[in-house]
Amino acid sequence: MPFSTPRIRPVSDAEARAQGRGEGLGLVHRPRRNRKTDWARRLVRETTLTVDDLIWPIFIMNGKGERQAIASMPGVERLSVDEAVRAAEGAAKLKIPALAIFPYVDPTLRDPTGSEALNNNNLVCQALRAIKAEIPEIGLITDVALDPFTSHGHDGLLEEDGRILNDETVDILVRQALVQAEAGADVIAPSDMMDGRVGAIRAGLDAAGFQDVQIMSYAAKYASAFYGPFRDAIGTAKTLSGDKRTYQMDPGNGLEAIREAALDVEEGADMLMVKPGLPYLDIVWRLKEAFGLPTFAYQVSGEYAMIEGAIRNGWVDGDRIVPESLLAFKRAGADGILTYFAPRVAERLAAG
Ligand SMILES: NCc1[nH]cc(CCC(=O)O)c1CC(=O)O
Ligand SMILES: [Mg+2]
Repeated sequence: MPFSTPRIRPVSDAEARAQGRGEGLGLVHRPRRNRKTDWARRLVRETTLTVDDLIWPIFIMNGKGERQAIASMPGVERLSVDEAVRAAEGAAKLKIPALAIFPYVDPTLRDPTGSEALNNNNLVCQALRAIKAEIPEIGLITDVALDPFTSHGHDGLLEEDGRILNDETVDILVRQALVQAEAGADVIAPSDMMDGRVGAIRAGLDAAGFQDVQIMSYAAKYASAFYGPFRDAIGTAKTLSGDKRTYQMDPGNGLEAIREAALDVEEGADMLMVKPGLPYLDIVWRLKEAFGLPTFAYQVSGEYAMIEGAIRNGWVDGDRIVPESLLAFKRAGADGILTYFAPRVAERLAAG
């Protein structure tokens, strides 16, 4: 990925005429030449999107043969574990490299400390085992954070005064990561934004013999309104008390993203992630440039809802806008994108 281009010396009209370069503007440089035909455009294209760039986030739920629509994410459904296995099979056929799994936890199982996160037979673990058993070739990424499991919808332990406890939460997150690794997770993706969790999880995984389990750190995760539909999907929209601004990043900050990522790299992150996606492409670029680590971006639920809503209204051309939105991530230096459009795009890419 080149990050600089040589400067082009402009040739003046007078110079060009003096060189006998024809009439009119006498231009030496005509960038349009490289765009004149489809073959020329393909030949000079700097970035491409392939199926290898896609990670598909899926929502899972209890039951059998169940698929449940999510109102704010038209076209996305919660899937019972058996349906998730079929979805994984379809994704593997399309050569999508990996899935990211998010649970809709039965509200009766949620409590203030998110204890269900540590149940080694919870929904996430059931899905991991079922998919691993039938579709071993697809990568499985699991989210480490307590929000699907807590009655208050926060990613960590909530004090009465509204504080989210850091170190106490990290202890639980390490155990959550171990539960997931034991059930077959290939990649642990901490999305909680507690300080020090990457190092603690790495140490915990290594001590338990999971040296080969990767960590994809949500290194720069912003306190964003673009997560709204996701909170509908996992059922925390109504229960979330307050907001997540004391742990997720302030949307005004860019340098802080580099500091956050530097800590995660030092603590042992194998891959970095930026979230949300399109509104934060500057951050993707800066992290890729600063660390050169595999860098991912999450085209989050609100971005999906905006694009899909406009497609469904006939306001934009879905066949073109979706791949264009994903190509933009690649151009910004991303190695891959978590996107709800993954299967749709993979199908189109396969069709050629
Ligand atoms: N830790 C939870 C988590 N993991 C991924 C998302 C958002 C994904 C999306 O919006 O698609 C969130 C939401 C949040 O932090 O509230
Ligand atoms: Mg951090």
